[in-house]
Amino acid sequence: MARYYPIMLDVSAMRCVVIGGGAVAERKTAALLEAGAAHVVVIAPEATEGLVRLGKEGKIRLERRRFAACDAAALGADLVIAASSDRALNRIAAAAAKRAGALVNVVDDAASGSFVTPAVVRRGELVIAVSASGASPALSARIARELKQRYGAEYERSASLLKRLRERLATAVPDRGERQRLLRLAAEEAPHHPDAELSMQAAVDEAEVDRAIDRWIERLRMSADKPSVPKACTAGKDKEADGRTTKMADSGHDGRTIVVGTRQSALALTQTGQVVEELRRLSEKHGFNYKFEIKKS
Ligand SMILES: C[C@@]1(CC(=O)O)c2cc3[nH]c(cc4nc(cc5[nH]c(cc(n2)[C@H]1CCC(=O)O)[C@@](C)(CC(=O)O)[C@@H]5CCC(=O)O)C(CC(=O)O)=C4CCC(=O)O)c(CCC(=O)O)c3CC(=O)O
Ligand SMILES: NC(=O)C1=CN([C@@H]2O[C@H](COP(=O)(O)OP(=O)(O)OC[C@H]3O[C@@H](n4cnc5c(N)ncnc54)[C@H](O)[C@@H]3O)[C@@H](O)[C@H]2O)C=CC1
Repeated sequence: MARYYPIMLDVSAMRCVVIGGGAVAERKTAALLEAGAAHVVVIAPEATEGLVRLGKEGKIRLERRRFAACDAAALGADLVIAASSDRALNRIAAAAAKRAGALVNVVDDAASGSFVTPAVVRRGELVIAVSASGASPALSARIARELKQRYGAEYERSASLLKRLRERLATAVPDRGERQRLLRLAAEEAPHHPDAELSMQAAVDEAEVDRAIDRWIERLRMSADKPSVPKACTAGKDKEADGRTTKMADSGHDGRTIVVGTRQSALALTQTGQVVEELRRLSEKHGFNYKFEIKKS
């Protein structure tokens, strides 16, 4: 079994040919379209309803015919998926397409091709791919299903927020080392980016989004530089410059309150005190300065 080198392929401009029109061909075709492939030809005498629909919608070109060994259609392709039920044909087609320089996937004999298709979880620009190198496709599928639960739809937003932050940092912070430190810190927060999330939801124009990103950068810098110094301790110094920090300095916290509920027994109260102390320590370490409130039942 091959040791595979994983890559992310831009198929948008590639000429893709899928041989076969069954359930497997349909799944591989759908994955190509999902990845933005704009030139997909499917060749098969029989095709699933799904493929016929894609043909009618103009998303693929469906050629209802048998694929002949060394078919010219595959020889001009950049990427070929041999997904017919004819094992011998798949191998011959793969060999010819490989010689002609195409990337080739063979669904019933991975070794005849040059790549295998992993199980995939898409969250916008975040793409998680799982492969067991052909050892157990069912295991790849199971792990992808688990990752789908772990990394929910909120990660799509995380990826796009981090992209914006990264673009902004490229000009705002010339030092590469510092930029990397801030980006790693920001990625740790995913999928919760407190400042960025809140400000951007309310933002009405691009300039406002940029200001939200700048506030985020400011907070990341503070956490990176002085992990043990909470924001409010320094906020008084730049009262003029930033209305938001002034508010923090005045109220002694950054406007957010964490409410901790507890019963009133001596043990519960002692433990609640310990939890609050730990939360306070951690939040200060990461540059937040929350107010804590204990609610007794
Ligand atoms: C080598 C590879 C070549 C390639 O296709 O690229 C290949 C080959 C074969 N698959 C077979 C069987 C099954 N394939 C699936 C499912 C998927 N197969 C996929 C990929 C791959 N399959 C490549 C390696 C992937 C890796 O690296 O891990 C997935 C991940 C991606 C996709 O296809 O989109 C997709 C899951 C999508 C999802 O749900 O997320 C299931 C599960 C099911 O159907 O529920 C079964 C039945 C259970 C089982 O066998 O495990 C057979 C025997 C056929 C027969 O018996 O006739 C072969 C041929 C052989 O093993 O030689
Ligand atoms: N890699 C994978 O994930 C999996 C691979 N397989 C393998 O994939 C193959 C296809 O599976 P299914 O789609 O379920 O089969 P299927 O029987 O539903 O479809 C086969 C397709 O191949 C076409 N075909 C046959 N001869 C052809 C030719 N000369 N030219 C063009 N098309 C031709 C048929 O018209 C049909 O559309 C099987 O060999 C199976 O062992 C099966 C399950 C998963």
